[in-house]
Amino acid sequence: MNVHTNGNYPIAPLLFDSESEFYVDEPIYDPDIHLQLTEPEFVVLLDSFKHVPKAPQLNKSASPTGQSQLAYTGPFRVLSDEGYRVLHSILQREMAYRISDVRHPAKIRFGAYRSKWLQEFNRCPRIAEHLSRITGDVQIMPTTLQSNYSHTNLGYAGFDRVDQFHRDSVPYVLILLACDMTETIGGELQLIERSPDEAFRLIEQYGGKVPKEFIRTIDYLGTNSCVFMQGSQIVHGVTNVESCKEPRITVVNSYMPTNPFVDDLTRYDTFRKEKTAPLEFAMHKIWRAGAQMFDLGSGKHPWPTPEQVVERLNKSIEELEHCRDLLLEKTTDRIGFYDEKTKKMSFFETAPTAFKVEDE
Ligand SMILES: O=C(O)CCC(=O)C(=O)O
Ligand SMILES: [Fe+2]
Repeated sequence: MNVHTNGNYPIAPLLFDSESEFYVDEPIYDPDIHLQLTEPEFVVLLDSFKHVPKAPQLNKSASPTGQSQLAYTGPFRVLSDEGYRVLHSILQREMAYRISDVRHPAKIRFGAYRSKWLQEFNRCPRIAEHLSRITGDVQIMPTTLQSNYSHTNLGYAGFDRVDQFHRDSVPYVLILLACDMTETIGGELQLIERSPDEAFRLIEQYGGKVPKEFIRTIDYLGTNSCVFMQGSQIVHGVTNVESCKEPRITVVNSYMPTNPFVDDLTRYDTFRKEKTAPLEFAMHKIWRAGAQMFDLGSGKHPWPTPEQVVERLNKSIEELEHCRDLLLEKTTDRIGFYDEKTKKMSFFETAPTAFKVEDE
């Protein structure tokens, strides 16, 4: 029985939170007006971190486990000037919702519980198509974790690292630079072009101060430019802002493969202290198990043996059992991050707290 990718299975529905204020005074998301999709000038492949003008266009994932060949892209654009203007005005409003946690001194999450525009921007099929073409081998769709829609990192001068060294808890991310960094010192997005194990070994060996020769600094083209990366496969972090004219702001939209049979790289542990996590993560696993069963139930594979049918059924059952055990904390999928203050790997043990304005 061939494994089918599943572009047809519907995306999980949007969630609404009665405790969140939902703002209705926003422009309506219009991809004809708000998008201006351009191509990156180069992409970097996971295979030896080779730079190529374009990822080879393959008809299936380059990796047997279903991950893409793509490590990260050069800078390109997703939003038009008008789209950026709308995003920027939403972000101004969202500043009232800044929070902090052990990994980030300042960030904004849950924006898509307050904004229709952010919902549509994250779920826009034109963007997902564009990014899928850039990978050359994997079809992607928005993450099921709505709290991750347009996760926003904020970097203020004099604070700790904007983000500690980590691997992402979602498979793919689109990162958009939503500020002017021309007069900023620091706040660099740094990747370690090594396997994740090797990268964390280097980070521990050097206490977080990894020598330049191992680091690749991502050069955003400027305000409103983006990079797309398989952040689950590459260890990366953002240095502290030493000085700046305006805070560093990056908006991160998350994606996952449409193929529900690919190894699942979406993590529960990172989000488990947030009130949205149990339902969002269950919806994620329900989506995967559902899409897997939909494939078997589609009638496209005559005639599997009983063992083949049971193998497929077991895959969906295991997916749900794993979800149950994660939610009950009988097991964990934690990956953690390197905390430069304590000089060791650290995990999310507490919920985020409100950002203290006097810290700014
Ligand atoms: O802010 C950036 O440049 C990268 C952020 C990041 O790695 C993340 O939010 O996971
Ligand atoms: Fe990241």
